[in-house]
Amino acid sequence: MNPNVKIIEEKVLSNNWYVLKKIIFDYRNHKGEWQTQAREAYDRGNGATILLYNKESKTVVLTEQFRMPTYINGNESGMLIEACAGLLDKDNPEDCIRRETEEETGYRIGEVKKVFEAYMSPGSVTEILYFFIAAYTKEMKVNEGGGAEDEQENIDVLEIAYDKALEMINTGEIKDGKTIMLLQHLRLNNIL
Ligand SMILES: Nc1nc2c(ncn2[C@@H]2O[C@H](COP(=O)(O)OP(=O)(O)O[C@H]3O[C@H](CO)[C@@H](O)[C@H](O)[C@@H]3O)[C@@H](O)[C@H]2O)c(=O)[nH]1
Ligand SMILES: [Mg+2]
Repeated sequence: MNPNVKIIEEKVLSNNWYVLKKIIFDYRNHKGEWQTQAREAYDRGNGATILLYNKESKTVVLTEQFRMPTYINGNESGMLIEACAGLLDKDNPEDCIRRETEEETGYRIGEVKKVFEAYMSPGSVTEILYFFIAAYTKEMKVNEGGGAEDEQENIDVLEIAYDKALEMINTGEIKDGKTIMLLQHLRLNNIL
């Protein structure tokens, strides 16, 4: 609890797929003065993401899918290359990411390692994202991946040389925050 914050009212502006709220609150600033403020917050739950890597082949597994919000904001094709990720539903982050990895990439992974967690858009979106990495091998491939059919996900699975993926950040071919963070994490920690 923050003694400098008093929530006065929460209005639901939209409750269609996820929930958009307007929150009116009093905030005590550095001078000790109370100010009334309003902020909108979009609650789409929390999520988990994972980067699969192979030390022998020096490759990583990524996904590519159409992302409408990027399409209406400068991404010409709307296609985005991303680390595998999913919303938590009622699962804990580790169970979620195992299920999501199998569904989206087709790999049934062994040990996963949580590396950090982060708010990805703290001025407007409530979501906290849990970040994982895991080693993968060809033998772990149990299906084609592609995402849940009933959710119309249409995900392509990409296996890319790690150095090439890093280069794709520089060229702008990889433009997704969580993916950039995970790719850099592997190099910063001398994992690949
Ligand atoms: N009908 C409908 N479906 C939606 C809507 N918004 C999302 N969906 C569907 O809900 C499903 C969510 O799939 P997940 O794999 O669980 O989540 P994600 O979209 O990949 O999200 C992951 O990445 C995000 C972006 O980095 C993260 O924000 C999120 O936490 C998660 O990790 C997808 O099939 C998506 O199309 C909507 O407004 N309407
Ligand atoms: Mg997903």
